[in-house]
Amino acid sequence: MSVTGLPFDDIRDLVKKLPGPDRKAIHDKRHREAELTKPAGSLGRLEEISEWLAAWTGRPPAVNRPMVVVFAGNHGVAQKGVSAFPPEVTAQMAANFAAGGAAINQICATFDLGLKVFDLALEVPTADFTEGPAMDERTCVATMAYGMEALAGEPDLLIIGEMGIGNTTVAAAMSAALFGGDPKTWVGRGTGNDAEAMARKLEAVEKGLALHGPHISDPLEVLRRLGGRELAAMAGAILAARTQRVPVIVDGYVATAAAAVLWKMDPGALDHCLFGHVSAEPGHIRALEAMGKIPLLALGMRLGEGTGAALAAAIVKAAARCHSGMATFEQAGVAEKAE
Ligand SMILES: Cc1cc2ncn([C@H]3O[C@H](COP(=O)(O)O)[C@@H](O)[C@H]3O)c2cc1C
Ligand SMILES: O=C(O)c1cccnc1
Repeated sequence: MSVTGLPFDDIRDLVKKLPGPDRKAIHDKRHREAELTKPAGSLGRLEEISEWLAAWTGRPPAVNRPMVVVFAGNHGVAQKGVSAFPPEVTAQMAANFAAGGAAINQICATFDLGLKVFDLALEVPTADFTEGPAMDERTCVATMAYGMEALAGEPDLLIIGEMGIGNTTVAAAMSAALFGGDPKTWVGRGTGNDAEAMARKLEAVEKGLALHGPHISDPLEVLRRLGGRELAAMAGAILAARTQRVPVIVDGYVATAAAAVLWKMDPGALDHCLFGHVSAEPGHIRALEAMGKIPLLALGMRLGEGTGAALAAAIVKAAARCHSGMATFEQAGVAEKAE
């Protein structure tokens, strides 16, 4: 299949053929869980997480090759003064990731997570969505296909993050288009906007929705018209992970907006995804609630880069380790619950 020749219909086909959970792996996991040296259910959500790992890998819960992927893209709408920082920061931060100086580098080092950064044509921002579609169909699908390269290193847990000045404006426009409601409720301060930048941000979102409104009942059109390269790549990576049986941890507001495109196409399309944290960006909890997703952590973070998801990966690793490493009652000679 030619990567650049993929049309949206090929993406729709992939979404129609998503694999489901592995029932045998779930059954085996529950059987062992009952024998581990702890009261039933006492590891709470960790037990759900290890079951989720089994369901979506088809194997006993394990995390041996966790990988954070950060997709970086630039946005035409950044020229409208919607961010507190200039667009050059995207490339400068990509260099900072490579040099090991960003927050995500420290979290990856702390928890022994691999990190791969994908720069997506940073010198060619997508078109300003207040004036026309951000991307043509070919670019959008080719970028989704490129995002699928996140699986190339054969991770067994994929942690999805992004970098792109202006992309909380993009996330706000996409979330408003996908979930509806007052655009104002989807717009937050991003990197720390003042009142004037907030007004420009809301205006951009409203303008984008008015311009593209007649075409955005199709979620892939939302991605193409209001999205951006790193959002298309994240959606592609999440989709490829499902078909390749790799569980995913989604980061904050921006990564969630990309994931929501797939959810809107099929509400089961994100069942292999865990939402690592709830961002302080106010639209994030609204998006999660709209999809019925319960985030793992709430640390007041609003950075992106995959940082919230990478912290959650530490908990996922611990959940897998408890399941695989704990002794059974029999092995440890611990008396079981009285009948
Ligand atoms: C130094 C710096 C490092 C970052 N790391 C992630 N972001 C985050 O902020 C940006 C989105 O916010 P907005 O829509 O307001 O531009 C994205 O690049 C996101 O990943 C950063 C932003 C800055 C300034
Ligand atoms: O939650 C996020 O994804 C986020 C919030 C602020 C800035 N960048 C990203």
